[in-house]
Amino acid sequence: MLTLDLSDVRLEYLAEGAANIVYRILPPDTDPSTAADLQFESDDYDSDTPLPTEIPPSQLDPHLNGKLVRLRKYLPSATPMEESHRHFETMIQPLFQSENLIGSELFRISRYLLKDCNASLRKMEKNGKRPSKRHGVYLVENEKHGCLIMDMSSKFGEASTCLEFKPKWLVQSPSAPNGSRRCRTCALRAMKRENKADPPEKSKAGFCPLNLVSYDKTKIGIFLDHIIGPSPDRKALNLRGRLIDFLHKNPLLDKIRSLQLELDPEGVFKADLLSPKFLAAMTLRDCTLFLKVPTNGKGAIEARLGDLDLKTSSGRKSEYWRSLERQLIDEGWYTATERDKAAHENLCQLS
Ligand SMILES: O=P(O)(O)O[C@@H]1[C@@H](OP(=O)(O)O)[C@H](OP(=O)(O)O)[C@H](O)[C@H](OP(=O)(O)O)[C@H]1OP(=O)(O)O
Ligand SMILES: Nc1ncnc2c1ncn2[C@@H]1O[C@H](COP(=O)(O)OP(=O)(O)OP(=O)(O)O)[C@@H](O)[C@H]1O
Repeated sequence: MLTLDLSDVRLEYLAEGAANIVYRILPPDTDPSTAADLQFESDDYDSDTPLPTEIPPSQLDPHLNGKLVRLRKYLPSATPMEESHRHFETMIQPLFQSENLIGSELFRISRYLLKDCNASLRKMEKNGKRPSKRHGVYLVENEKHGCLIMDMSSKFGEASTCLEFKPKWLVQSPSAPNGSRRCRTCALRAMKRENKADPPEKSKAGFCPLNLVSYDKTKIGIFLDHIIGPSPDRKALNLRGRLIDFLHKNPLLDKIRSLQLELDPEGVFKADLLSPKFLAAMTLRDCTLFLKVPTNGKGAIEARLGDLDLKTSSGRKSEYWRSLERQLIDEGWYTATERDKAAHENLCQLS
């Protein structure tokens, strides 16, 4: 296992999901006292001596280049990083080609660094820099490990665009009723939207994952418009066109769809919710696809899956999955009969 010395780097918050926080790795700050102590004055320089502001920051260990740090939050359903990583290596990695996965390495992390990150999160909450829906949940301070993951974000000056989305349920839930007019993802979204108090949120349309695996370029285009928005200029149109061609031909999404079906053919009421197969299906229903598209119009698009975390039945997850499915069925969200009259809005590819 990698023993990373993170005492000599800074972590900069990049983004977070429900269960993890992702950080950029920066070189250590140049000590401001050094410049002050030396009392540099520009007149003292000859033309070959760089000014302090022009001195490049100290370099990162080459092993950290192009990597991010991913750390686990404290949640009842979250598993220790080491266990989650072992599950990734044994259950998930063998299912895909390595070029389609976000590489991930485990490293030992100090409690001191975790405490430091938590203090920064609290500060970010005060100054409005942390999304409000994530407030109040922090990193597990007695976690022994973090993960070093491949950075898929576009960096300044890099000629590529990065997109990410969760493909979610690429095949209908096996326990959805006959005559369903919404897939599992669209049914859950319709239900969540109805329960939201905020009107703008209500009007937000979402994507139907079945469009993504429809082999129909027009439907893939509809899907993409939800992810990248309408294409206002030629450059964006070109990107849209390239992505449609790529997604239309790419076998990765088809692979995820087949695995979701194969690993959970019976659905939450009949499956053994503790079985590794069912839990792997739930992992594949919640992973993220990252796409890196070179903006020069040439070069291959990179497609990698991330957030392939071990799902467990702890933290009352089994109850959550079953009761959610029961609610989607009983309240008519699958059949679009949730109101007195059949709803004709927010339907999906199924209807
Ligand atoms: O229940 P779903 O399908 O809404 O998925 C949950 C996700 O919601 P989403 O619809 O993707 O916005 C949810 O994502 P967000 O909180 O919306 O970022 C989590 O990924 C959750 O998994 P976990 O509790 O972190 O293990 C996900 O829960 P699981 O069902 O995968 O356990
Ligand atoms: N390899 C990566 N490269 C670039 N950005 C990343 C990478 N992995 C994660 N991110 C960013 O960090 C965010 C949160 O990461 P991640 O999906 O791992 O969190 P999570 O808590 O596991 O998500 P979920 O809410 O699905 O449980 C992502 O949505 C993405 O914006």
